[in-house]
Amino acid sequence: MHLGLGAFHRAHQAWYTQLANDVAQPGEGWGIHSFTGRSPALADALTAQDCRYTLIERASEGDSGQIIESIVRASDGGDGIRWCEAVADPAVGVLTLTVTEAGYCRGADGGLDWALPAVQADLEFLLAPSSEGSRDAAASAHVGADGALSRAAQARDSAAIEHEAASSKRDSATTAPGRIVDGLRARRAAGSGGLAVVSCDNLNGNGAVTRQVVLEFAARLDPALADWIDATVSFVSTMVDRITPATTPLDQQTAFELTGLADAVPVVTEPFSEWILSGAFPAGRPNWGSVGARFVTDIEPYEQRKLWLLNAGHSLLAYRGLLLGHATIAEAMNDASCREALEALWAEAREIVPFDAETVDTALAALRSRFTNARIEHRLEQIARDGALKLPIRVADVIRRRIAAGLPPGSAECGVIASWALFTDVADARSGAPAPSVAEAVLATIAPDLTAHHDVLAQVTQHVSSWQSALASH
Ligand SMILES: NC(=O)c1ccc[n+]([C@@H]2O[C@H](COP(=O)([O-])OP(=O)(O)OC[C@H]3O[C@@H](n4cnc5c(N)ncnc54)[C@H](O)[C@@H]3O)[C@@H](O)[C@H]2O)c1
Ligand SMILES: O=P(O)(O)OC[C@@H](O)[C@@H](O)[C@H](O)[C@H](O)CO
Repeated sequence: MHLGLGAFHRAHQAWYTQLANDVAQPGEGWGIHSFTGRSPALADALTAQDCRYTLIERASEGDSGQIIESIVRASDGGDGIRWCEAVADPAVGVLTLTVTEAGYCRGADGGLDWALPAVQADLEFLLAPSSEGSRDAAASAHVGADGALSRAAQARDSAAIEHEAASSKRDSATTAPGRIVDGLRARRAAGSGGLAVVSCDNLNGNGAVTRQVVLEFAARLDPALADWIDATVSFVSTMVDRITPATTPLDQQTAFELTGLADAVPVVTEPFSEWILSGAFPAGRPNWGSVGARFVTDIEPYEQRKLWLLNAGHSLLAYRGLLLGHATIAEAMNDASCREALEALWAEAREIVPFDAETVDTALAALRSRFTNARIEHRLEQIARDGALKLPIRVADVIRRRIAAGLPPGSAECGVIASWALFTDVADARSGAPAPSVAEAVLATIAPDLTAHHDVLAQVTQHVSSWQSALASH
């Protein structure tokens, strides 16, 4: 199963599963039941074409197309009954996630943010007796195979609909932690045993993060459920990499030219891909290792390499590039000032990236070529979203590590924080508010612990001031 059916899931996890199926023995392949996160639109569009879609691999030299068939069912994540039936199905061994950084609903301390209204609303919804009743019925109906759907529908017609009418008409939890806990409650009731929850979002320690928010949510709902999850469910950490921009209408035409099949929802991605995983799979998994995925004991160095070189580089190009009037990564890479700032950022990051010089050189050479692939139109606006959640991981962590290693904080890293302040207009930065107070305000948002660090504050102030002068003279 998957939660967060979008472009990346289809270019990465579904593609690896397709490749693994292609080399599996007959009868040993896996199918994915994929759920959207927020809107049913993509599930509907995929269902209308039997869940098959075209993956367009876009190299700088040209495109190639492949039909992907590993997604066998696509559903609306807002269909709580279907969701719980699926999680409770003993045939399901893996639940992958791509729900974005914001989807984990974390607060400043890294744990679940109970101040978020959606988290509170999910708890209230799942505490309602009718919600549990309907989901247990759905789960046992599923295990009983014959007539499963009609029994689930009956349960929904009675308990769940009664609850909906009485409350907010919702049919499911809406947050990822709420949905996962809802599904696991049904799985426990069905006696289906453990499974692996596999986060594929750009967070470090994404397995541990998922585990924490899920257990915190479950403990408030039902401490015995939290104990069961803790003992039974595994939370796998992954480093995922494949640049996958949002698809444009022109890509439909390209898909048709490549395959001869009409596809309303193709996906475009780069040729490069990487998947590193760490953790247990109590209920089995596709043989992703046979097609290039790697399983390691310690994933942290791989996450750091990717987040501090690729993702931090993307954020630098996004904010600097947008402030300078660029629209895509490749356009920003054509701007000498962006290139120079990027190389400075990489020079700072490589001093603490835990790999030997040759490995880092290879990674950086690949990134230069990947970022300059002008045929991949990766919009800076897409990358710029949710900076307050991304920069602490991609940039502030590097500054902290550098300081801990006795190095200066890193001017280029501080420059990314300053450009984000101008981009989002923290503390009226663009109206010319004093640079030191803008620097204090942006650090208080991104990395409160660094506000007291004199060198960091000075560097961010200096960058804010230069941006203010540059933008004023335009
Ligand atoms: N696109 C890439 O290049 C790439 C590469 C590596 C990792 N990722 C990870 O995958 C995530 C999704 O990227 P994408 O390109 O598939 O985006 P997308 O917009 O195509 O799909 C995002 C999916 O996540 C769901 N979603 C969004 N916000 C959510 C929330 N708050 N709670 C639950 N679900 C939510 C959406 O409904 C959708 O199903 C990224 O945020 C990142 O963490 C993306
Ligand atoms: O997906 P996000 O929003 O976390 O970050 C935007 C990009 O930096 C990211 O999607 C990269 O393209 C990706 O991480 C490459 O593997």
